[in-house]
Formats: sequence, structure tokens, C-alpha cells
Amino acid sequence: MPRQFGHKIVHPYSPNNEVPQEFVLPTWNWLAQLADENWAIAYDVVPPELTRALYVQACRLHAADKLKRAGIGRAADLTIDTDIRRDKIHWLNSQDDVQADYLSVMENVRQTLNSSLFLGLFSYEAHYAVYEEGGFYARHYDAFKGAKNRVLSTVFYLNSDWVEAHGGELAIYSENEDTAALAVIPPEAGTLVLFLSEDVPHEVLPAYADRYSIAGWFRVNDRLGAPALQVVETPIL
Ligand SMILES: O=C(O)CCC(=O)C(=O)O
Ligand SMILES: [Fe+2]
Repeated sequence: MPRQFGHKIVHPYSPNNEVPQEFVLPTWNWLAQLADENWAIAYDVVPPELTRALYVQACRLHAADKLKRAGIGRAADLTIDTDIRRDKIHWLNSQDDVQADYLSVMENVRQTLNSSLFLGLFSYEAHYAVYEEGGFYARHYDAFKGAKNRVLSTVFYLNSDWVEAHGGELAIYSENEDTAALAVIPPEAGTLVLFLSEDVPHEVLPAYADRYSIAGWFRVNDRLGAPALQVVETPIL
């Protein structure tokens, strides 16, 4: 059955640009897509009960004003530029049970990626984000070329009630500046997007309702040592 705004999705693994209602994409497909295209969508990684618990927690944290205006760059270089980025964030911490569950799912993802694609991912950091009405994030890369710092980005969406009029899609681009988006992905609960931080330009289109997500980054230990993507013959599930 087509999704209500499935027509916007350009997705090479779903016929007629439809995204399956059931989580039918096996793990291998997103691993293969990631290896082939540097980005992938996965629908079956985070259990639905955990997705709901994360959504409830993100809403509560936001209601308690615990998400803070996000900046660009890190530490001393951090600048808040609301022309580029307009979201509020709260870093995840394993002291909290719900957040710890999400981090442990991502630990499984890290191990799967390392054993299947030999990415050598070492650590993971993630934050809740809310894009309030008018929130967006202009086209950007998550890491500078060659920095080998943030290697793989993940974005997991939490809103269970998202409709097309709410906007807020994630647009994925090729590195060629002139081409149209490769994919325009609605931020619906259960959707996990993964992409190489240095290689995939992306953008959050303006949101017209509170848009909740968890953005995260896998890093390698040795900044010089990140190997290129590689596929093994038999994927390890
Ligand atoms: O929320 C999204 O869809 C992407 C967020 C993003 O690009 C970022 O936080 O770097
Ligand atoms: Fe980003």
C-alpha cells in the first residue's frame, strides 16, 4: 500500500517508489545500499515500543525546556547561526534507561557495520533534536573531508503523526551541486537514515510542526585510520 507521501521518496529498493508498510526491508538491504550509495534507509532497526518511549521522552524534555539552541562547530568554535540551523538539542546519556536502550541498539548497529563493512567505528554520540515551526537546517556535510572524525551519521525519526503538510523532510543530495535531491525522506517514526558524514550533503526542509529526531554520529578511534567502505560476500545479519 502506498504511503500518503511516498511519491516524494526516491528509493532504489522499493518498487514504484513505495515504501513498504511492514518493515520488510531486511538488514542486508540497508547495508548493501549504504555500501553502494553511501547512504541508506532502514525501517526495522529500532523496536516500535522503544520508538514510542523515545518520542514521549523527547516531548517531555522539550515541554520542560531541556532542549537548547544548537550551534555549528564544536567547543570554542561553536557559533549559533540561525540562518543555517534552527533546532534545539539535548545530548543522550546512558544514565537514563530509555536513552540507554537506544544507545544499545546503536551499539548493535556499530558492530553490524564493523563486521559487515569493516568501517572500524569506535564510538557513538547522539542527541535529541526538535525543529519547531519554521525550523530547518540548510544543506551541509556533517564532517570536513579527510577529518575522519565523524564517519557515519544516523538520524532516527520519532513523530508518529507526521503528515505531508508538516514538511520537515530530510533531503539527501549527491556531491554534485547541480543535481536535484536523491531522496526526500519524511521524518516519520521508525525511519532510520544512515549516511557517510564526509560524503553526503543533506538538508532539513522547513518544518511546520514540532519535529522530533535523534541525530547521532559514529566516530573512529584513529582519525587517520578509517578504511573505505567494503562489502563482504556473505553479509552478517
Ligand atoms: O534531522 C535530520 O533529518 C538531519 C539533521 C542533521 O542533518 C544534523 O543534525 O546534522
Ligand atoms: Fe547533518
